[in-house]
Order: sequence, then C-alpha cells, then structure tokens
Amino acid sequence: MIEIDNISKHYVVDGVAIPAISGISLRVEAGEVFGIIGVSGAGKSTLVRTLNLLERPDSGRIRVDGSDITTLSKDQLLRYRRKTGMIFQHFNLISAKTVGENIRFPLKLAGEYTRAEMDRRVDELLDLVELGGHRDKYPAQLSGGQKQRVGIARALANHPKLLLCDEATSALDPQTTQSILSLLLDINRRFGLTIVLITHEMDVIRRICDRVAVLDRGVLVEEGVVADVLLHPQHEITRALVQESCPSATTGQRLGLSGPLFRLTFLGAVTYQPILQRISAALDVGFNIVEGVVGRIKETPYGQITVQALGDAADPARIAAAFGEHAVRCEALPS
Ligand SMILES: Nc1ncnc2c1ncn2[C@@H]1O[C@H](COP(=O)(O)OP(=O)(O)OP(=O)(O)O)[C@@H](O)[C@H]1O
Repeated sequence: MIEIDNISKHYVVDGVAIPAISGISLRVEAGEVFGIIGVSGAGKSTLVRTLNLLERPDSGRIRVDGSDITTLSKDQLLRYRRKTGMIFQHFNLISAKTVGENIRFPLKLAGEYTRAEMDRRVDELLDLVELGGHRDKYPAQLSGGQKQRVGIARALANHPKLLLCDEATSALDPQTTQSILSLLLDINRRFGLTIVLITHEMDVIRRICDRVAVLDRGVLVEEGVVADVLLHPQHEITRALVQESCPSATTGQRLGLSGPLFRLTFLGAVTYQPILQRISAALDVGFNIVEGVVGRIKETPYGQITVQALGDAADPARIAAAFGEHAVRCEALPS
C-alpha cells in the first residue's frame, strides 16, 4: 500500500520557482490499478516520478508498505527501485542492445542471478508479453506496440510489486493501445501487481483503472472510484476531461429542446434491461433519446443517456421515482 502524505515539489527555472505539485495526499491500495489524469502540465509525471524518487519531493512523506521511502539509505533505495518497475511513453529502450539484452539488463544490475537463470527469466518474460521469437531483434526493428511490450518485460524482470506507467500508451495507435492496456490488466490480475499510471485520456482510465485521481495545476481536485468520477464528475476540469465520452448537462440548451430532460445513469446489469420501455408503459410517458453513451468501465456495463420525456403525464418527480425503483439514477436537466 502506498500512502502519499502532503507532498509538494517545485522546479527552479532561471532562478524562478515553478510549483509542479502542491500538497498532494493519496492512498493507493495494494493490487489496484490507480490512474492519475490531468491535462498537460498538471503535474502527473512529477507525481508518479516521486513514487520511485526519480523526483524527490520538497516536503511530505511517501510510505510504501509502512516505510517512508524519502528516508531510505542509498542501498535501501536501490533495493526498493528494483521492486518498482517503470514504463515510459517513448519506451526508453537501449537501441544498441537486442530485445533479449534490454530485458536482461535489470537482471544483470541486480547481480543475483546466474547466466542460466537470467536466460530462463528473459524467455519467460518474452512469452508473457508475447514476443517469443523477437529476442535477437533490435528496438529499431520493432513496432511501437512491440517496443512497449519489451519495456513492460524489462520493468517486470525483477518481480516488482509496483509498476509505474508514465503515459505508456500515448505514442500508440488506438488498437495497439487496447492491446497494451489488456496486457497491463492481465499482469495486474495474474501477479497482483499494483499499477499506478498517468494519462491524459479518460478512455485509458475507463478501460483498466479501479480508482482515479484528477490533477489540475499541481493540485489534487478530485479522487474516487472510476464509475463515480466518470459518471458524476464534480470538478470543472474533470467534467471537461469526461465531456467527450459522456453527455453533458447543457444538452437541452445546445439542442434547443424544450420539455423535461433527464439524464439517466445505468450501472451494472440494469444497463441491459428494458427499463425505459417498462417505465414508459407504466407511466404512459414517451422517451426520446437525444444523446448518450453505452459502454464498459473495466468490466462493468454502464450507460448514460439524456432523454426528453413526452406526454401529458411527464411529471419529473414521478419519473425520477420510477427510475429510482429500478436502481437507475435520474437527474432532471435544465431545458
Ligand atoms: N525538469 C523540469 N524542470 C523545470 N520545470 C519542470 C520540469 N519538469 C516539469 N516541470 C514543470 O512542472 C509542471 C508539471 O509538469 P509535469 O511534467 O509533472 O506535468 P504533466 O501533467 O506530466 O505534463 P505532460 O502531460 O505535459 O507531461 C509544469 O509546469 C512543467 O513545466
């Protein structure tokens, strides 16, 4: 478990102090996939890099499994870093080394394995990331997705407990992004590995994260279970980040619709049940779907749609109560 307690970090550029993160406190549970999202310059990289002390916070504490990593000795820090893998947006592979040599590198640095053990581990990791047969190739001979798979294999070499992902899919096309996210989720589940990832894409959070923190100008503005943050964003910056994938509260004004508008949120099995039809029949109200999205948050189905209620019986309180009885959240929107 990681407990980040009130950490701050600034950089000095041309004698001027630039705050990068300010007073951040967070808790990441063992075995979860924790996402940190924010726009460019929000402080995501700085925050994730404090978790292996690539950036040392100016103040505050970071406790991992109870011990404060900011007070570790040099040797203790080396050991801690060995158990903390990291992958990067631009992969950071050594171009003059083959795939096999790149993966073997952290094993060599650890100085704990025989040649045969290292060979065996490299083969095991190549199988894990589905790159068997690419061992003797050089990074330049690989696609972006394959390079990131090498990065993942290298990060996992010493059986880390924590994997840090710094915009790991930002340089990849959408299809390759999905395959890398699936691999990360598979690794998280198979090995119980804790993953902390940073991204500027809500879709990455939706696909694999359990919880998410939102950063804005170095400050933590919102944090919670992904479904709550995605479907009911509280902070303006979060709303902007989710707007592309979810209907907004200004739909009525935008589409010039009159008549009562409702935003309905379905989460779980209820998403696939004919609730609209049932309530329509029970209340004698028609529903015009004007906007919406249906998808999955990790494996959980969800839907969020905006409907216009039609008919004389379209009483907002009755409609909200009827959806509530079916465990569908119903919010009246300004029309
Ligand atoms: N090495 C550095 N020296 C000086 N300023 C820096 C340094 N690294 C980051 N900053 C500044 O700190 C702030 C936070 O940057 P950071 O890279 O952590 O944000 P980010 O959310 O990861 O952004 P991006 O998504 O663009 O990488 C920004 O104002 C940035 O310009």
